[in-house]
Amino acid sequence: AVTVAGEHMKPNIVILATGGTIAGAAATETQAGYTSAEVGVETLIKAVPQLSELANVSGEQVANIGSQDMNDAVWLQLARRVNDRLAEDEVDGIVITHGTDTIEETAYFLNLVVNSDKPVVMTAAMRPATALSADGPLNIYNAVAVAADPNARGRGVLVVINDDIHGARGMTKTSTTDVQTFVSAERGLMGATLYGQNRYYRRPYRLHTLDSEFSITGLASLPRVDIIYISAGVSPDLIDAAVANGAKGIVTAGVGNGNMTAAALAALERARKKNVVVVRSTRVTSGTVGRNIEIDDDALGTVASGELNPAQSRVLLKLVLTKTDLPADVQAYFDTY
Ligand SMILES: NC(=O)C[C@H](N)C(=O)O
Repeated sequence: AVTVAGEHMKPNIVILATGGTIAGAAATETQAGYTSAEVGVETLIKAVPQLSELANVSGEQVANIGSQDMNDAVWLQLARRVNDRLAEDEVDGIVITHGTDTIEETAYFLNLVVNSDKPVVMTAAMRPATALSADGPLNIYNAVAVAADPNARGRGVLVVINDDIHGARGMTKTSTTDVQTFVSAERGLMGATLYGQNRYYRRPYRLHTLDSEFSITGLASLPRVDIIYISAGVSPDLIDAAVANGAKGIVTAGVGNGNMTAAALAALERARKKNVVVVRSTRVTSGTVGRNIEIDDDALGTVASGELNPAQSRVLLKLVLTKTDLPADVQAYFDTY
């Protein structure tokens, strides 16, 4: 093997690919319709030869799915690969390519169960790899630039997309099709990046990675948690059906400050009698859900999600349920993670 001068100095970054539009393909450069998760990790890496300026990059295909099909099994498999690869001394950081639809869920899940402070950087794209002005290649370049940066260590799982560096917690997709779709509404961006120039604005304000007490060691599955979307006149029997079908937790995407109809509240009381844990989140895109504001959480035994949206609340509740189902303890986790 020929050693290129300086190569041993460059960080070693592993790209774990899971699919998504970043690996998507269409028949032409200009059509709106496409299929996600069509191309493999080697093709993604070859599309960005400039990566060799930043790092020694290798790839591994963990899954190849549209992230709308992401599930507990792939989360557990992916988290195990991340932890195994980061345990290798020679691996300096991980980049994960993923779909945008559920990246906020996977990022937060990993943020809670990765046990390393080495950078874990997720990225994605809104346009398929074959599109005119595809956004994937630059996003991969930027993600590798952040993963290779020692200053990215200890900031929890990051999501680098469209020149922004998001913390895993609190970031969300806001546009179905715009390239600028991700927003960190309540606490702002973790940083920004421009062709390898990285700037960091803050550190995570909640426990993550090395400080997290959640672990996937020995976990074969995760408990079922269902999200119930609240609207005027929501059918309360959706809540009863979730309980009847084995949900151990329910997250409500409530109106306003986690509010809901009297009939939905009555259904949640029935769920509580069966010891199902209930977390009140909101369908509103910013702001927080606090305890005992219009709904008496103390009396009902419900938990307020704080800043976590319904999808991220579901992720946290799945992991919390591996530890406790006591509402006060669940609330403490929601106040700390
Ligand atoms: N832009 C995207 O990646 C959307 C795609 N459906 C996915 O999440 O896999």
